[in-house]
Amino acid sequence: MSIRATNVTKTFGDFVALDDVTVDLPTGHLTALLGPSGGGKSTLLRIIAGLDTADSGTVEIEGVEASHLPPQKRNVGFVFQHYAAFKHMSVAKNVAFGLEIRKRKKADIDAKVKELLELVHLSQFADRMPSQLSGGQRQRMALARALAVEPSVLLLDEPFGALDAQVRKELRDWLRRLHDEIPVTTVFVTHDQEEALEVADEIVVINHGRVEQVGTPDEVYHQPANDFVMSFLGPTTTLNGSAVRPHDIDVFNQPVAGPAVEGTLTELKRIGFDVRATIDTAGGEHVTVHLTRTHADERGLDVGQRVWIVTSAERRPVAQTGLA
Ligand SMILES: Nc1ncnc2c1ncn2[C@@H]1O[C@H](COP(=O)(O)OP(=O)(O)OP(=O)(O)O)[C@@H](O)[C@H]1O
Repeated sequence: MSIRATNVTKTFGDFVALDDVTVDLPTGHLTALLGPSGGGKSTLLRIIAGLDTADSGTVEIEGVEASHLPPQKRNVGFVFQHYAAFKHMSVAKNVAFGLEIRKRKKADIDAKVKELLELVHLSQFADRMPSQLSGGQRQRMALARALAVEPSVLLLDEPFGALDAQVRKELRDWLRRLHDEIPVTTVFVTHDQEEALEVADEIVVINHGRVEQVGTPDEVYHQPANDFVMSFLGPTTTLNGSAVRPHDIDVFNQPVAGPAVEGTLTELKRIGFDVRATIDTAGGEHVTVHLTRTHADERGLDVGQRVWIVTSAERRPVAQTGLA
């Protein structure tokens, strides 16, 4: 295991920011720390980085007990939301900085900077000043600078948080590809579910200073450990008193075999290719169902109809028509 935080507790006055947190973040993976604002994600990242100290508990990095090491001895690279570039230095000089203070040979530095700028697709901007870059380009420069000293761990705190949605999405895809190319153990903080689900190999869901679940995107989405994870990771609706994903429910306009719930289709909204149906059940629940347009058309749904709904797990063939 590359990064292991064990029984980490951190308080600010009376406030418990991290409450006995234990996580193992595997070598070579891209791990997201995901959770609502104020949950403790950044505090955990800062403790791993050595920018903050835990009240109790330990941090191990690559098998080395790091709890008392200063940040520069932990062999970690960081990138923050608002990256502080050296404004008076060119992009290439910014990337070279960490190598220069380590007194590497000029030829080695030049070769490394060239390689990194290619990797982050900024070769043509090597001589520009940071102020002449877009926000997304600046964050890529920040990543190149963090990678220059070949850290064993890369820590990213909402690295794309300050960028607009489109650039964010591009950088997210780019980070995934970059990580596939050079699989440095990477931990990034995000409060954006979609970002975590799309980019990460593994997700640590953190809320109120506690780890709610650790798992692959599929696991946390499809097998949430509790109601909090279920509702934080995606849309939910209540059926028979339990939370379910709206796209895990099917709707039929005639009775079906098995444990179906009968109700009335009260609303049918078409949003692009998605169809959102609302069904009022006899038990008084308002169940939301998400279907694709094709699926909804196949089912022949209309507002006002009697319908029968089942969750995917219980889905049975329709009694009369044999539709699955
Ligand atoms: N230096 C500090 N002094 C006092 N309270 C702090 C300090 N740093 C963090 N906190 C508190 O600890 C809690 C956790 O903060 P943290 O930044 O770790 O949350 P987060 O999950 O990263 O949220 P966000 O996404 O908003 O950054 C918050 O309630 C915050 O106000």
